Amino acid sequence: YLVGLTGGIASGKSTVADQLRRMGVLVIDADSVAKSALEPRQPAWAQVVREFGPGVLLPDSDEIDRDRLGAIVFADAGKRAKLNAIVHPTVYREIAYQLIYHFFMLEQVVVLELPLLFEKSGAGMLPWLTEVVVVYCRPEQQLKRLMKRNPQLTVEQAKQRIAAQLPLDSKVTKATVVIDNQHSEAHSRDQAVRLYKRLLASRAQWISRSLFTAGVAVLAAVVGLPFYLWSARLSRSTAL
Ligand SMILES: CC(C)(COP(=O)(O)OP(=O)(O)OC[C@H]1O[C@@H](n2cnc3c(N)ncnc32)[C@H](O)[C@@H]1O)[C@@H](O)C(=O)NCCC(=O)NCCS
Ligand SMILES: Nc1ncnc2c1ncn2[C@@H]1O[C@H](COP(=O)(O)OP(=O)(O)OP(=O)(O)O)[C@@H](O)[C@H]1O
Repeated sequence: YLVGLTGGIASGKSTVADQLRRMGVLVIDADSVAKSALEPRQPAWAQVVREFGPGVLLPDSDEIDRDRLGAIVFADAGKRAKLNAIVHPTVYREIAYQLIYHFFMLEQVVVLELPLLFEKSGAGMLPWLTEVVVVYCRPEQQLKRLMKRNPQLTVEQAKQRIAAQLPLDSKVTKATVVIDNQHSEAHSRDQAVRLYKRLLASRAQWISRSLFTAGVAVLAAVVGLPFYLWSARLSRSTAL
């Protein structure tokens, strides 16, 4: 079971992801994968420094100045496309490796927290998802929460970050589950608990279907094998 968890910037994806993690759900976070890809001397890091110049590094450090790079790319769609073209292939390859690993480890529910699930770069994941969860809050709340979490942003910059994604209202229309995060975090946690129960129920159904299929296969073998041996002997004796 692969569940996509998305929303708009600062709509509350990570808050809900943490609530699910605390219930024991395995969550892969695309933002963290993207962060690792930009660690010093990673191939994507080297490409970013080449593309945007050493001015995107923190003073006296090899670390990327994320605020500075963010200010550049969220103000300019062309530059953002260049950063995406560098980082996204690595991110989606790493996510694919992690998903394959968890598939072979027989992990039955994996949540993929992916901000850009409905945008061009993430849409390739959609056919693989059993559920698409969108975390929603109103646009004015989104702006307020974003500015509170990232106080270094001006209103203009915060609006640019929001505008870099599809509007949250349009994402909601494509969801199979909406988590309404307009109220308290506790209110959202209740919905996360309901989602968790829904996923467990689906998992139980998946397990019972597998057991049923295995049972039918064993029964077919038990009934079919003697019949096959009997008919094989019969055809041999007829040939003689
Ligand atoms: C520009 C960067 C350095 C800014 O870093 P910063 O620490 O300020 O933000 P952070 O990475 O925590 O992202 C916060 C949120 O911004 C939004 N966001 C990030 N990158 C993008 C993007 N390319 N396009 C639209 N929205 C984006 C997402 O909602 C994300 O959850 C960073 O966001 C980045 O490397 N972005 C490119 C990789 C990417 O697309 N990541 C998103 C998931 S694949
Ligand atoms: N129900 C809520 N009430 C008040 N504040 C909230 C609520 N839910 C989340 N927040 C706050 O809003 C901010 C954004 O939340 P969060 O980081 O979960 O969003 P996100 O969708 O993961 O953002 P991003 O796209 O930037 O990764 C955080 O500071 C968080 O503490």
